[in-house]
Amino acid sequence: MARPTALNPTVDQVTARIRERSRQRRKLYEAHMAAQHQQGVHRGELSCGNLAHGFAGCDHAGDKDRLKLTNSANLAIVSSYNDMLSAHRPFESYPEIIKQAARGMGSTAQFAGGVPAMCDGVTQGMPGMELSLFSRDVIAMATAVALSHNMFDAALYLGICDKIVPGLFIGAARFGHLPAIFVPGGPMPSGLPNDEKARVRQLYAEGKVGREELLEAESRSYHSPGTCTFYGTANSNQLMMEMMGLHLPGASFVNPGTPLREALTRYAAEQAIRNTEQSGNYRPFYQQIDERAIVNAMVGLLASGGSTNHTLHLVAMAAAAGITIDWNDFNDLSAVVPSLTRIYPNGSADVNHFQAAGGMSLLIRELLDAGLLHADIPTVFGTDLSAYTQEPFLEDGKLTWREGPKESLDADVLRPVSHPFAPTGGLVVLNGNLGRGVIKISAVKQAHRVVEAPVRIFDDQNQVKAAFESGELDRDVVVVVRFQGPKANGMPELHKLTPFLGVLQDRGHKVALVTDGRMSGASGKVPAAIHVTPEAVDRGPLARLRDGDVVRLDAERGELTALVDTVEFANRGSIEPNLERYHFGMGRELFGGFRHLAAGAELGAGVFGGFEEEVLSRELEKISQEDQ
Ligand SMILES: O=C(O)[C@H](O)[C@@H](O)[C@H](O)[C@H](O)COP(=O)(O)O
Ligand code: SF4
Repeated sequence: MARPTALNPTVDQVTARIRERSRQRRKLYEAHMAAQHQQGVHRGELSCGNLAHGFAGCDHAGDKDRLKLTNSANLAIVSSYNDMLSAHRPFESYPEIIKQAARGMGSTAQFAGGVPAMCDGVTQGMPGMELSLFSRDVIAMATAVALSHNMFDAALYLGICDKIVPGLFIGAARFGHLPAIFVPGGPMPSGLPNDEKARVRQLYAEGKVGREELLEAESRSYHSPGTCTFYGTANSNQLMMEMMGLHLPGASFVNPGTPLREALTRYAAEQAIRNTEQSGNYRPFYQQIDERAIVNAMVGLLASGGSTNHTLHLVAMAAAAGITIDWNDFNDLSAVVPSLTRIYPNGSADVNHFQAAGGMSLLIRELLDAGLLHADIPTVFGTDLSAYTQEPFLEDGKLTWREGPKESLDADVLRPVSHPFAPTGGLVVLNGNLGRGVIKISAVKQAHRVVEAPVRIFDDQNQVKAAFESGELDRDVVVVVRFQGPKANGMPELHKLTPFLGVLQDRGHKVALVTDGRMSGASGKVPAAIHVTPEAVDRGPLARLRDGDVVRLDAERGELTALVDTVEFANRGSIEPNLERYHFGMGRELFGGFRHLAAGAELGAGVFGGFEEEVLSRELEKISQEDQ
């Protein structure tokens, strides 16, 4: 792992190289968005028939009259509400709040469309999890379907969890001519502490407690509407949106069902209208989000020990906005961005504790003051990011903002740059003869960051439980679960393995996981080399491993190595298992096209390709011919 030395590129240098690397595709992206803006909102161009359809369903007389006008703004609501995700449950009431707020501004809002949302907690360890990663791109497509009515002057995106915000972001980027505000719902109040929940799970894995006790602990941990309180992918999404200026300041972690939360939702609708062209302060997504915002999101993720899933999602999100980032960017930023928070699984606190300790306003203040964030980015708030050292509050029932705390209220949860938990960030990129992968070190104790042991190979995560229960894994072991990449079976999270591997670690064994699959943002203490690419089904080196080979995972040096004779390893054939069991049932037969199209992990594992890449190659071809 790169160390914070003078040799490491600074945040500005990484930003500059991303800008240079992206120059051509970003230019094309901006041209595409400007052209979409020129075509204008259909409301002005729709033939009467189209327009009539566009508001036929509108049962509010005033709205119908305003929709005929193009000088009043019409907001699109794109929502991921459903009853399956506790985090998205609060969104049920938001559209009406937004519509009323729009009317109050002499404008309108229409529910443009819903997007699907999967709860990874419900599908964890089940076949449904194999649709999870692909659901990100389904959500992006569903966002496009909603906005393709082209009746809108701005859009509000209602989403929180894992693949939902990334999918909405990709959709928003492709409709980048529209001003966008992301509207969060906030975390549920704290319940059973996350580390106590994890302890009961390990007891259950060892057969020391029964299902009743396990369900009691889980139900006390996840107990009401709102986002789960661990710092997984969902809460990493919130932090990143705020770091990019796509949330209102301090909107991320205000609890649902509170007057402040409702006031923030209302204000988001009003602010979206203020950001439209009609308001004279046109602030479209594509002029707001460039490499600086993307780097801000990376810095925030690294400083907070955020979800490893974003080494996939952020790559796909950036690509949708014409920006190319890679894992070396994460690795170099991680070398110069200190770890400033300890939120489960990186500690025992949860996001409510983080909020109470100073929350986003203090984290952003610390990173801005240290020159680790780009302050000069346009935000949905109408300011640059420096305004995000403020926090929202109600004064006589009216929403306003004030400067947040300048000192942490709990140094066990949130610290200043001058006294970080660690001098580097929470992620490390791994290289070696098994390919490239990532590991979240912020959740792994120092003593467990280097593991060298014989491998025990599985082609299916459910085989690990049986091996654990037979006692076969009760030793130093590197558990390899392969054929879990996007082309194999949709790249599921293998978080269900955590209790078993955690028990082995607690028994004093050296244990690690190596997989071309994913882990949850909530996965923690066991060192896991994940997203290994090229994936096994693509004849990646994992397919040439054999039981008993010794593998060394060294998170300190950023290495993942099979200690096998080079020539022998190169001459081995690749295992080619029958993966059909993954391709039918629970709708997986509908995603064969996605498995076929999926890019590699370091390219974001998406199915859309490089967006402008195709046009870019033709353009570059034309340029080179003209030069000849
Ligand atoms: O990336 C993530 O953060 C996870 O996908 C998370 O959203 C998922 O729901 C976890 O599985 C929940 O954690 P538990 O399974 O430990 O409850
Ligand atoms: S954080 Fe995970 S478990 Fe909680 S609601 Fe979101 S997807 Fe479901």
